[in-house]
Amino acid sequence: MKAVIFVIDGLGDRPNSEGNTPLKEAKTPTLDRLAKEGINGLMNAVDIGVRPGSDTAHLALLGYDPKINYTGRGPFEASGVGLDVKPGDVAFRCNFSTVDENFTVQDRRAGRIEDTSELEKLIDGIEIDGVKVIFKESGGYRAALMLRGEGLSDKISDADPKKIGLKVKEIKPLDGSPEAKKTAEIMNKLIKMVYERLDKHPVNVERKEKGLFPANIILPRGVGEVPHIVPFEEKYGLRGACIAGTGLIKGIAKMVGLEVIEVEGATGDAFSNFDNKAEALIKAINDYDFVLVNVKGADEAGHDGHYDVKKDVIEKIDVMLEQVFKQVDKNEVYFAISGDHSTPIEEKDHSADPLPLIIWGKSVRVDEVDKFDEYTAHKGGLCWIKGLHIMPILMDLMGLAKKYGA
Ligand SMILES: O=C(O)[C@H](O)COP(=O)(O)O
Repeated sequence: MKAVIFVIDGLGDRPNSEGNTPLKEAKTPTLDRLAKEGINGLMNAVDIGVRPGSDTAHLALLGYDPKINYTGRGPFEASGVGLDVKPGDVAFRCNFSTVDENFTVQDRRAGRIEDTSELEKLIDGIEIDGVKVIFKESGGYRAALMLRGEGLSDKISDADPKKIGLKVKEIKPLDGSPEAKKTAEIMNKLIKMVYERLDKHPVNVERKEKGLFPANIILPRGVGEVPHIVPFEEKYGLRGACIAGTGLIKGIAKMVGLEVIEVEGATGDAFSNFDNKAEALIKAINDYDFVLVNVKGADEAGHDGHYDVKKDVIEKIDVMLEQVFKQVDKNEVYFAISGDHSTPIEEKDHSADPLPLIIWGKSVRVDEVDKFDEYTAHKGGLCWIKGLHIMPILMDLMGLAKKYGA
């Protein structure tokens, strides 16, 4: 038997004034059919009441307790864009963002700029106090940054204030070590230097002329050193693969030892090529024992507060699943279908609202749920579980769980 964890990023929501959510309103005949044929429940990836990042959530969904395995988002982002993260490197997730001359944030995503390849060149390779800056753009406004050199520390704070209208935060050492002091100083110098270079770059001059937000600063966050993670195959005895559009998820996959399958047109936004992803998934189910799939667009729509876009993306994902399930044999594969966290339209950020979860496959105890949404799932046989339970449930269904006791 094989297994797939299918993650609709940012899936869940809170009711609008009419009591609806994008998922509740979306037409999802395939997801509803799978709910009807499967066992259902509610799920919080990390824990009840915990508002997870996609990083900690995906680790938990793969059965890695983030309390043990998570050292920060940075190393996953860096690995996801193909940087070779080595022990001692200190890595960050960065947003290309827009600030005014007082460093007050005007837009955290620089108007969702699409191409930052020219801007990347101005940052990659900078050296400050003998420490090398390695910088690579990721999808859209996203990027990964690594510091490589002697005497660095990840015990420092973030620069990203996480809200527009606030000033870029000064990075501070979080302990009394000389390493943390040095790393914080380097990062503060770097951020100023980057602003000087980016603000007057022709790409940004042109953006300003067109009335678009210039990408004139980077906002580092999620600092961390490389984590020590037991490889997925060693942990479960399964050869696994990952299909995802975004650097973060690819990075998590690489760090746990899942093979990343590159899919043409998989951009991680609402315009991603869902057909290609469906085909890649069908092939991956044949080639591997386990597949992690992340489809990102609903989360982006949630962050932007776009209700209809989120609903549309969910409908597109339903069509994608219809294509996949034409070729899935119930006797061969189990599916766990859910999200990683809710991204409510009203919050424009992640929340701890639980997600609907379906587990579908040959031997599940089918319950009476016949609709996939935030309101119906609790009537199912799984009740309310955590992300860390999903892999053990799948392993048991596949007949691969070790007996606990004699
Ligand atoms: O899309 C992402 O990378 C994150 O989930 C959201 O990050 P942001 O708030 O920095 O856009």
